[in-house]
Amino acid sequence: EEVRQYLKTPTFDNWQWEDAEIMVLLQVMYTDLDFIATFNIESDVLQRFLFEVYRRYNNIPFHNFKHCFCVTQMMYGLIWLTDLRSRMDSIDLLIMLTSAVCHDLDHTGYNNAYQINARTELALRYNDISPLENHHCAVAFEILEKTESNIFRNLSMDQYKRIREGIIKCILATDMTRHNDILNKFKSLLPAFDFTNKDHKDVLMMILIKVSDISNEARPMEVAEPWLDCLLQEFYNQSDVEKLEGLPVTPFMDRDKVTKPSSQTGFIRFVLLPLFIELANLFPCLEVIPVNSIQKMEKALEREKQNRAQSENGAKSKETTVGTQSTAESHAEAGPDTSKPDTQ
Ligand SMILES: Nc1nc2c(ncn2[C@@H]2O[C@@H]3COP(=O)(O)O[C@H]3[C@H]2O)c(=O)[nH]1
Ligand SMILES: [Zn+2]
Repeated sequence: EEVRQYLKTPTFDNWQWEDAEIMVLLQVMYTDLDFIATFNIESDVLQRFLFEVYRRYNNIPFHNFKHCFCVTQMMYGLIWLTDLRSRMDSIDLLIMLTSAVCHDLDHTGYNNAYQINARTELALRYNDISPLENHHCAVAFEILEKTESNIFRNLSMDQYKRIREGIIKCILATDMTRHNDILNKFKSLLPAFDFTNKDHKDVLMMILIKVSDISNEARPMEVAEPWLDCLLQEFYNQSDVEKLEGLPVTPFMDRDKVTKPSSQTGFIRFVLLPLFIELANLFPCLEVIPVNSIQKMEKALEREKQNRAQSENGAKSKETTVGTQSTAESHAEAGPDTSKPDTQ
């Protein structure tokens, strides 16, 4: 019972749990949101589904099954924290939770820029248009196509159609090249946000999965820190391969340019905080926990950065600043960069 309550909070620590336990925690989320009862999901089908999901996350530093869990758990926490159950249909909540579960399926550890530059199978298949996100989503529906792992198998055709449309929208929204577009759309709706308007709800659902996806830094420091190491490990690995293969090197992944604090402060300031702040405009209760802890984290990182800059020579600290800027811009795709896919 204690864990059940703790699971509803954004301070939950994923590092304490084995994958088998995480699978049980995911089942608890489906149960406690009443999805099992409302949508008549059989427990063996849910288990099969989660096992297939588990199998199709790769053993890579960051975009692995534990990341899937963290994103899902943050989504779950946000649903409780903002009392979303009183404002949205349970089918919308089912879409959001399941999208989070599936949102990085079969991620290979190399981002879209790499897929496109290296002309991988995925880039060819999806014509350079969000190759990864399209793939994550396609794998999700591959799993759901099998009766034994189709948690939606007892729903009507219409309900299934609505869920499929919703999941596709949510997963495709996690492509960071669309970050500014989605955030601006949300901002424009905020003054007259209407929970009964489907278009408004769609944008909110996209924002919620995006927030959950990049929310590591909204967690307590001891939970967030190791995630940053995992992310940088994956980034460095990609840039090493890019160098080896003679491909353009993604600047915010270059181990010669990026350090832990430089990567983080830019990301928090220009990507994470603005997103959280807009969401907190709609749900003022969010100001208390996540926004505060992000600000705390940012201050700590800023201090660390300054310490480093002081102890290193001037040239090195200049390099760090460059890293900060490029991180924020690349992640948020802030500039009018038309070379990046920006569709759907
Ligand atoms: N620097 C930094 N980038 C992050 C962090 N969390 C998520 N991201 C980036 O945001 C992206 C979200 O989509 P992806 O999972 O493709 O890849 C993720 C990372 O590139 C973080 O804590 N720090
Ligand atoms: Zn993700």
